[in-house]
Amino acid sequence: MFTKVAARSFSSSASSAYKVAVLGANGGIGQPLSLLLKLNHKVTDLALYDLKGAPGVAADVSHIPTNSTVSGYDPEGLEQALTGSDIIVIPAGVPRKPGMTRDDLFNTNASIVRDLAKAAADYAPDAAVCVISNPVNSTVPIVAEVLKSKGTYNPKKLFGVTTLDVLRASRFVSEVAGSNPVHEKVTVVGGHSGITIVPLLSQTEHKSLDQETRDALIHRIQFGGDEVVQAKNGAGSATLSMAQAGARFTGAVLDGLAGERDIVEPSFVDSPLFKSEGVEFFSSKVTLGQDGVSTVHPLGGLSDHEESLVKEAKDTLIKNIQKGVDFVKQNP
Ligand SMILES: NC(=O)C1=CN([C@@H]2O[C@H](COP(=O)(O)OP(=O)(O)OC[C@H]3O[C@@H](n4cnc5c(N)ncnc54)[C@H](O)[C@@H]3O)[C@@H](O)[C@H]2O)C=CC1
Ligand SMILES: O=C([O-])CC(=O)C(=O)O
Repeated sequence: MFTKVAARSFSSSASSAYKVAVLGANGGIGQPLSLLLKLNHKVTDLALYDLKGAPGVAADVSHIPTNSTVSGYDPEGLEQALTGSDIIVIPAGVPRKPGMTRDDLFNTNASIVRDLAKAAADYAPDAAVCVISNPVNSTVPIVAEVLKSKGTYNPKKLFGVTTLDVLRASRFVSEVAGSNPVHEKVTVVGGHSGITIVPLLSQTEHKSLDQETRDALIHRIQFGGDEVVQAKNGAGSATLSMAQAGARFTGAVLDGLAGERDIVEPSFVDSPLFKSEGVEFFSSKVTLGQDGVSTVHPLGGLSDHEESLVKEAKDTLIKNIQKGVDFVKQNP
């Protein structure tokens, strides 16, 4: 643990000084994510928590000369890590090995996320919670159920981080189109695993791809995580690209909290879009504001093919979401 200096005093207004806590900060995602958050000037207080090793990560990134203090916490410091947090980012949990699905991580990660959600409710009940730990389609409902049971659930402040699907979509589309990925904006909706990931190519300039190219591209976006898992060959899953995705999404939530306008990112949230069909959470574009989600955007026009992909995604999501809800009911 490190002595903090009064970081907030450096900032001229409260709306540009924020505490962000990273839970799982010593992991493959946690370390580079902490680095990238240290580079975000809105973050004035960075609290890094892990079962072990977070003080070392904190000491390391704390030497970067940006206007924030960094503190590292072992388990006995969880309360201190969380207290006063504006955003809690959760990449704690085990990653996949080749041959596993994200759902295979459920048995291990469900209880990790449940327990961290309990601590979040106790020590930072107003914080926005960004869940990276897989399976996101189930861990987000787990957090929601825990917060509901604690009376602190704010549906506008719970996010499943699906930004990596958006990054991959930009990159993979650009490889097919021979374009600059920086300018490729693809909305990805649904959830964060396999067929629940639905990129809306019909809303891009690439709506006229031949069917074979289109299907291969969609499949690559849906199963991009597998490419990394296989290439790492037992050493885990995406960490560096995920850190970039997590930093971008956390940055967007911060921008919204700070009152910036037109901050829009897709995220897996408590969504009105398909609730009448039993889908409690769904990823679509959301506008981020001072209180978290300010607008959940509808999907917009879909091709017939995308309609069928969304339908399949919804069927799987209903089961994934229910699994998370049941877990908390059975293992409170
Ligand atoms: N949402 C997304 O797009 C993505 C999600 N992931 C998921 O992120 C999670 C983390 O992945 P990696 O960083 O590669 O794994 P990792 O194993 O490298 O790191 C996980 C970290 O969590 C820590 N941890 C475990 N239990 C904890 C607890 N109770 N409290 C605090 N820290 C705890 C571990 O000590 C470790 O440092 C995995 O579940 C993975 O599937 C990975 C890539 C993309
Ligand atoms: O594939 C995994 O297990 C990790 C992940 O969620 C991703 O890379 O999208």
